[in-house]
Amino acid sequence: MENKITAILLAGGKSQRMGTDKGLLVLNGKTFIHNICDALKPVVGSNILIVSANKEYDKLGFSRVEDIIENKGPVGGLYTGLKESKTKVNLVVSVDVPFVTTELLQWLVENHNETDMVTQTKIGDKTSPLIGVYDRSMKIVFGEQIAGNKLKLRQAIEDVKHRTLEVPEKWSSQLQNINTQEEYQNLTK
Ligand SMILES: Nc1nc2c(ncn2[C@@H]2O[C@H](COP(=O)(O)OP(=O)(O)OP(=O)(O)O)[C@@H](O)[C@H]2O)c(=O)[nH]1
Repeated sequence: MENKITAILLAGGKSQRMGTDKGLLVLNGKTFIHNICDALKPVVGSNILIVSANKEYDKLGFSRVEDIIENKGPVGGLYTGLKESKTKVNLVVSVDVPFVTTELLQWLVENHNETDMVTQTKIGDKTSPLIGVYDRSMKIVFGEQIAGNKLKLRQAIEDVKHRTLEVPEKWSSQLQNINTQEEYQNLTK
């Protein structure tokens, strides 16, 4: 499996709500990005591609690439990651979900059907397109979106053959996003 999947870890963006780079926040003695890389390793080995301009992330020892086109949000990060990827199947994770586990990521990959362009997750009515599996050919769709300055990821997924997986209740807290100082302070209390 190792050589067949690339993990694309989205770690760029403005982080306006948090005010600092979310990947470098610390939880249980490890940065968010370190926690997520540890969860990814049993699934993809060392084939982790971090999409970010932050050189601090090089210390983790994985590949890092900067957005080809800046300031396009997650669609821009996905476009760069998929352009850089050498595999058809790509496991995408955002850097703001520090509780994600190998178990959930493995389940997600196993439930991806290679005839689908995207498999995303959801809990109740809320979809989480940034915890998903993307076919490399989605780079074409995202390239067109960027060219047209239409940056709505959820809409792009609706327009292609996709699958939405309901995350089992026992794992629902793993999709918790940490986006603000208040959310972060609550974790460390
Ligand atoms: N590479 C890359 N990643 C991005 C970009 N924008 C957002 N992300 C990542 O996508 C995920 C979701 O990002 P958001 O929370 O929507 O945006 P953000 O910039 O992190 O934060 P806000 O400015 O507070 O909205 C996070 O993991 C970000 O690191 C971008 O332009 N490039």
